[in-house]
Amino acid sequence: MTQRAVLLVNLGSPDQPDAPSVRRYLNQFLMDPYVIQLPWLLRRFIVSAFVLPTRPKASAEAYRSVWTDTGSPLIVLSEKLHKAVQQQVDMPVELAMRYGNPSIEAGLLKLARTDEVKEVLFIPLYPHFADSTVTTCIEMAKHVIAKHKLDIILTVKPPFYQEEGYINALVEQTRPYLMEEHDHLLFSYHGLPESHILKRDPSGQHCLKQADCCNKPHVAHATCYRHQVMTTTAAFAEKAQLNPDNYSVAFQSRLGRAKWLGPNTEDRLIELAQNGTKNVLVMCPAFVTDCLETLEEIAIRAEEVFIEAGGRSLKLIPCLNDDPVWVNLLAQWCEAP
Ligand SMILES: C=CC1=C(C)c2cc3[nH]c(cc4nc(cc5[nH]c(cc1n2)c(C)c5CCC(=O)O)C(CCC(=O)O)=C4C)c(C)c3C=C
Ligand SMILES: [Fe+2]
Ligand SMILES: [Fe+2]
Repeated sequence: MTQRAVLLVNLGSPDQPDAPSVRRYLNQFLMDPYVIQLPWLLRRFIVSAFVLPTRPKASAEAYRSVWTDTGSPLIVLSEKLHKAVQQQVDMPVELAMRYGNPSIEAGLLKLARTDEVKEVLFIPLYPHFADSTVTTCIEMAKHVIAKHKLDIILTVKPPFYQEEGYINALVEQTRPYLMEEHDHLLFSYHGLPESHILKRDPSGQHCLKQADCCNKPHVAHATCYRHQVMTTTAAFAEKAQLNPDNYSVAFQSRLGRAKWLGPNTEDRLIELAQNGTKNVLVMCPAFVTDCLETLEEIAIRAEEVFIEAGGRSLKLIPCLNDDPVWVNLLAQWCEAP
């Protein structure tokens, strides 16, 4: 007698690492009003005039450099995670992507067609809140439920950036790498335009108004990506007993001309190399599965930048992927009352 089912949701990838597939994917991704937060006409113009003519070819090449025999790393690793969680729990678990395949619509329809399912626990696989990741996939799920008049209750797992179990999983998974010789640990989080954070500050007076805003308790932190990544970093540093001089935070994957959160990961790596740091470890806790942004942007491109600036080695610490401690935590969430 199944009452609850679970939908794990990640970002998604192109179907193939070629320019036409990447163009379709980027068009769906960047025309999402939660990602490029501009009026439709302006968004359409920017995406069509500045992104789609050149980026698909370059991005397809980047995807090809990390593509596996069974597909995009993000999809393959999410499927492995899905399978591992399904083996631990006695309820249906499906996997969906916000962009590309398998879609949220397909996942919800599959679960809702199982007669006994009354509730879908919707787990966005993002530790930190952002409209461009969390809100957009929840809104898509609500849209699908309304469109098909599905008779299910949607329960959403909130961002888990400071949950003890999540920090514990990160520390356990990272520990063997931290024991290797290194001079610095860089936390590289996916970046966000500052405007996305300012727009969500209900007071309009707190976020990004002073350098240490993220350390002062405030109602805005419920939706402040910067506060949430700083909290993950501080909790990780405390649990892993990091020396404050040996780690720092930066933001990667900047796109376009708007002002994004800083410092930028590549700039920070150059600064570290120029200050004499030789061996750097990089971890990317905004992602729960490895993907283009970790395997290509950090492990290939950022490594080149670091070495060119005088560094000796850059090692990427893998994301949680299907780590057993993380799988157990997800299974606990599935079964929580
Ligand atoms: C305005 C643009 C973007 C925002 C805002 C943004 C936020 C954001 N993205 C992730 C996670 C991922 N992004 C990935 C790829 C990617 N991101 C953008 C743009 C924005 N992201 C683009 C154009 C791309 C495509 C790749 C490229 O052409 O360079 C990925 C990897 C996907 C994969 O297939 O591997 C992830 C994961 C987060 C967590 C986030 C906000 C916090
Ligand atoms: Fe992104
Ligand atoms: Fe803040």
